[in-house]
Amino acid sequence: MSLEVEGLTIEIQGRRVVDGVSFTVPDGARVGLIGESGSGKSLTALAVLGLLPDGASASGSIRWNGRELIGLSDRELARLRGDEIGIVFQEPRTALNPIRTVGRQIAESVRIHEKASKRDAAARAVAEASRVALPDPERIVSRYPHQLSGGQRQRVAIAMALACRPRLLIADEPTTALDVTIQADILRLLLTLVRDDGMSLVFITHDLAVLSQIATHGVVLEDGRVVEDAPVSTLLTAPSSPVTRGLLRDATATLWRPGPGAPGPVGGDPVGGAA
Ligand SMILES: Nc1ncnc2c1ncn2[C@@H]1O[C@H](COP(=O)(O)OP(=O)(O)OP(=O)(O)O)[C@@H](O)[C@H]1O
Repeated sequence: MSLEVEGLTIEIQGRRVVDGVSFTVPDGARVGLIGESGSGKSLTALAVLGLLPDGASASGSIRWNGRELIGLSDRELARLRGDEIGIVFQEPRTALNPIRTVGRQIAESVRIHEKASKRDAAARAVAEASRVALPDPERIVSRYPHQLSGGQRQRVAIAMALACRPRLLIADEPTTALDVTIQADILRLLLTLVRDDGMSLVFITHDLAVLSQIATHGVVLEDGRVVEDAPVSTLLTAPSSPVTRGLLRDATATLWRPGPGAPGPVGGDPVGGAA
């Protein structure tokens, strides 16, 4: 199942904020959307999900598995999000309901996708919590979001996004709000889950070092336009645009803690040994 974005243009109140963006995510590929703040990364991802803010309009083409998504009804888009496309946002706190246990929230994601009984869904919630390596999954499911650490909350959000076993995961700066030491753990978890399931990934970041650890291909945006579209190894070693060269200078090579099987710093093997 591939994602093909062609000439995507997004206007908000007459202002063109995404301008003719095209890129492809082949089945099972891991593609990064990268650029400075305001370059149009999030809006591009939201357009794929049918979640553009009020007052925004999209034109061009977004094909998922050959099916045109622009113009689909809200109902069809909601079904697609529950069944085929998962999303993880930057701030897990906003993705989680503060007054529901995390187990119940994961169970609800299971039930959106499968017609499981409440009891089966509760059991699946424990399995899903274990899949994202939450400690003591049997007990953690009865906790509330505020009782978890930021990294644990993001693991819950990932469990919810993946409960429907999507074929495409869109992750919008999923590690940016976390402590640096936790960022690497969450990236490794995502990479492992995506690879194990053979999912396609669209990963949004402003950090080329982060991108190099999880994606094999990068689409560089500036002011709503694609300025470079290349394998990550090319972006790291022979960037062709000034924007990419700037991102390379800013890349936080120090993010990575050395250790057995740990991914290397910028310039190393793009996927490292992060499984
Ligand atoms: N709801 C909105 N109303 C008006 N303008 C918006 C809205 N959302 C985004 N924009 C504008 O659209 C442009 C692209 O925004 P977008 O959020 O896609 O950028 P981004 O690359 O994801 O940035 P960031 O890394 O800061 O999230 C920006 O100029 C932004 O100000």
